[in-house]
Amino acid sequence: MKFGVIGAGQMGGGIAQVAAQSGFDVVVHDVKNEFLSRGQTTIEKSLAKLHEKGRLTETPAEVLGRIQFTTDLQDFADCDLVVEAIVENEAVKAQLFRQLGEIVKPEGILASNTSSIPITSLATASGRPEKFIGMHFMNPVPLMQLVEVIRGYSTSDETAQKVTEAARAMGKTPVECNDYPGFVSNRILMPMLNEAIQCVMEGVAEPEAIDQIMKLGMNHPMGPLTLADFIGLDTCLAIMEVLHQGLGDDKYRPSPLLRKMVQAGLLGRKSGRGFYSY
Ligand SMILES: CC(=O)CC(=O)SCCNC(=O)CCNC(=O)[C@H](O)C(C)(C)COP(=O)(O)OP(=O)(O)OC[C@H]1O[C@@H](n2cnc3c(N)ncnc32)[C@H](O)[C@@H]1OP(=O)(O)O
Ligand SMILES: NC(=O)C1=CN([C@@H]2O[C@H](COP(=O)(O)OP(=O)(O)OC[C@H]3O[C@@H](n4cnc5c(N)ncnc54)[C@H](OP(=O)(O)O)[C@@H]3O)[C@@H](O)[C@H]2O)C=CC1
Repeated sequence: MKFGVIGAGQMGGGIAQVAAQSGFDVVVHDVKNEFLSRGQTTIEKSLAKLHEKGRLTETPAEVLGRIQFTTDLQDFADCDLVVEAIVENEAVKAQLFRQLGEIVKPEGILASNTSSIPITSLATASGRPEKFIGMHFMNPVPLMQLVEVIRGYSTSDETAQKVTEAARAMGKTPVECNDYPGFVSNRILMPMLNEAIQCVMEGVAEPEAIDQIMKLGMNHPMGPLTLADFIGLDTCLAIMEVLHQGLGDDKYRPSPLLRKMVQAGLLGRKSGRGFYSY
């Protein structure tokens, strides 16, 4: 199986790593070499950590040896499965899928790791809707069990089956759901994070207290503000916009504080500052 990943950010890097750990030959694309090197460094650190803990059967070098880094989309022509993990923006993703639909061999499957954007509309842009699907990994990919599998309107049974098999081969547990804004994971998770941000804005409690209450009181592994910083506040805002627009209900309105922080460039862990400093 030749496995393609577009985007070498936190999700793309993680997906590429786990695919390579499973023995697939992987090609990863990003728009600039500096983003590819950043992605490679993150993968190297994660592999070293897993190796240290005895959770890797091979050496990190052997796993890395199966990953090719490229800025040329033509390198995806012979991929059997390509997973896109670029910015959470429908127009940008649709444009990429128009290109991939032309480049990747006709029998290749195209998948999006989108958190919320309609799979059916990205499938239309790709020009091969039967061979298109949502393959939604969770962050951090090397540690999280779930892959949410989202069928678009025209996704074929064969495509769903192949992607489910690929997820299992990667050691993940695939769970299927239908194509509604935010699917299941972010329809439920993101309003909770948005509400935590609203609590900060209204002065209900300090961020540390909100996180502690949810960790100690609900046994969540991370508090909601730590998790929002971890996901990326820009991504959280993009998801809330999709929920608000797609479901047409003001209960999904993004918190004005979330919007303001993104405008200020406070994106969480990836920019060095969000609700906390890193
Ligand atoms: C937005 C979307 O569309 C969908 C999403 O993904 S939403 C986000 C979903 N993810 C979550 O909700 C994550 C919630 N957090 C957790 O489950 C846990 O905090 C966690 C699994 C991330 C970490 O586990 P933890 O028990 O808190 O332990 P922690 O000590 O932080 O980390 C465990 C170990 O894994 C290591 N680790 C963390 N990330 C790693 C990675 N990417 N690769 C390898 N090792 C990693 C840590 O370094 C740590 O190692 P040590 O034990 O040597 O210190
Ligand atoms: N963060 C999370 O917890 C999760 C995110 N997701 C989804 O995964 C996707 C990626 O998110 P995440 O990894 O966090 O984001 P990041 O910002 O970490 O990474 C996105 C990467 O894609 C690159 N990119 C942007 N535009 C393009 C383009 N036109 N062509 C190729 N590459 C491009 C970015 O480059 P640049 O640096 O220039 O922007 C960056 O390297 C999003 O759809 C998100 O919703 C899904 C599950 C969890």
